[in-house]
Amino acid sequence: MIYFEVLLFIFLGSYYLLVEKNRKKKGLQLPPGPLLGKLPIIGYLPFLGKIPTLTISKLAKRYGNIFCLYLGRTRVVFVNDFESAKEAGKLDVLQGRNQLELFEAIRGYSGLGLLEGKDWQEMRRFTLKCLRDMGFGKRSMEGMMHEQVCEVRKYLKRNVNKTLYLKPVLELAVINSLWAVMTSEKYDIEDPAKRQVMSILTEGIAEQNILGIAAFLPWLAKLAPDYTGYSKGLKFLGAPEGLFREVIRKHVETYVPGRERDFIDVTLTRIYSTTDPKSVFYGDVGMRNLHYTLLDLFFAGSDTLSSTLGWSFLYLAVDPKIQDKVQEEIDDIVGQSRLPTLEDRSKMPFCEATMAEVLRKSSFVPLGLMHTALENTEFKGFFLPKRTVLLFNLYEIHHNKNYWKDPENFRPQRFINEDGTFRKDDHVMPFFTGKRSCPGEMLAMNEFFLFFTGILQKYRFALNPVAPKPYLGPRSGFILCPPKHELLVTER
Ligand code: HEM
Repeated sequence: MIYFEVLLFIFLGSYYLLVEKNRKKKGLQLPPGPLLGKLPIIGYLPFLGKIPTLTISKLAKRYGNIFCLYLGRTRVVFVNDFESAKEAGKLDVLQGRNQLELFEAIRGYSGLGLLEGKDWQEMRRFTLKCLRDMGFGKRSMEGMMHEQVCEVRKYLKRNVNKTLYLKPVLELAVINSLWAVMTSEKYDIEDPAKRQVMSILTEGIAEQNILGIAAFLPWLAKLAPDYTGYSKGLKFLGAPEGLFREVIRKHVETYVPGRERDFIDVTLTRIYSTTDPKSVFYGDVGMRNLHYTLLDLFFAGSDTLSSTLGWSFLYLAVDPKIQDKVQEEIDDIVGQSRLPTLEDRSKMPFCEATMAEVLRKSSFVPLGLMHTALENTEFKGFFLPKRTVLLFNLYEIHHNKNYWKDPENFRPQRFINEDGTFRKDDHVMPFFTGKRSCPGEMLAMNEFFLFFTGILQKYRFALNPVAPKPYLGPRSGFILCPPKHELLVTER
């Protein structure tokens, strides 16, 4: 036995020396970064300021687009430019996830959003195929989305000439289209119990700081859980647990092989037929992965889309001339007698440009999700040791002055060619890019179009005349929900 241990020691030692030697031979170094970023225990955490994305952009001007600092004891590399983010998206080795202790406390590292390496590839391939087969993001979902657009319109009709905070209604409406495919369930958009779960999620998400103490100093967070946001983080992550257990339990009880009704049933078929113990679908591990993949889709699909719509109506309320142009295009192409359809989308360049501008300007997932390097690796001439965390400053990519010239202005015309057609610009990357980019992009853009045009076809939005003008600039947070400003709704 002792021989085996000695051999193992020699093997690992030689491997380490070889990697180190190669690194030195090539002269590769960690990316540069501020001295304060190397402080023991806390690293740069206390200096991130109120709006970390802005601090990070400032540091990028000083240390370059790729720079490194420690948050707590975690080494984090920030990527601030379009080209480097695009390159990182292509590399398998940079598609790991940061395994936060906060997650471990609640869910372990299961589910599409947290798995890594081969496990993640297996789960991602399966989920994408499954959703594609079920018409996810395609025309066949259009009917369900139309139904929900009509629900929102009915709600607005009952509340016309009032000021409303729209996000809670939009949340349940957008999740319903996704939920029909995933679980065959539908919620009443005014159901108080479901609204309560959603509001815990929304507030939790709004208050979660991706660069906070709960994420990077978990031992400290546990000592003062209320003060550091740890308790809120646990509450928010745990809120929808029961919801999913119940839905899966009902499916297991009523499952009939060969008669799969939705995503849950198709996954159960895969779990029941998996015999390889290393698979992410094997036995109890498979059930856990199903549970948390559902949860990831729920989290990722509800708040993002309702925020997109919330921001859209707010920007248009601030700029009525742009609202006029959007509505003129809807009237020209669709008219008033039928709902806008996905077929209309390519004929409506100004609406498309406005949607792109909403995603650029709001940048409401400002730092994307954390990635990690799965192995020691070289990236853009720098050395990234295994488990280095990477964060992509999407906010900076969307607001870089050299590229956008007037990034602070909401100006859809920047995406319109001289001949009036829509100009797609890859520098708008709200879904990130490459291998781990958002799997819900197609669904999200189709749903965004149908809700955006379907609602504006009949209603107009204006700022609440008796409330102060809302602050529309950058804030801190994992997802930047639109400010809680009530809009005045009128019928067209
Ligand atoms: C406008 C709406 C949306 C935006 C801006 C958005 C943005 C993002 C971003 C930035 C990521 C991180 C990618 C990375 O790891 O670098 C992500 C991941 C993800 N999104 Fe979305 N998303 C949206 C809508 C949706 C919808 C509707 C769904 C559900 C169908 C969804 C499901 C997911 C999932 C499951 C992941 C994790 C994927 C993985 O780890 O492999 N998203 N999204």
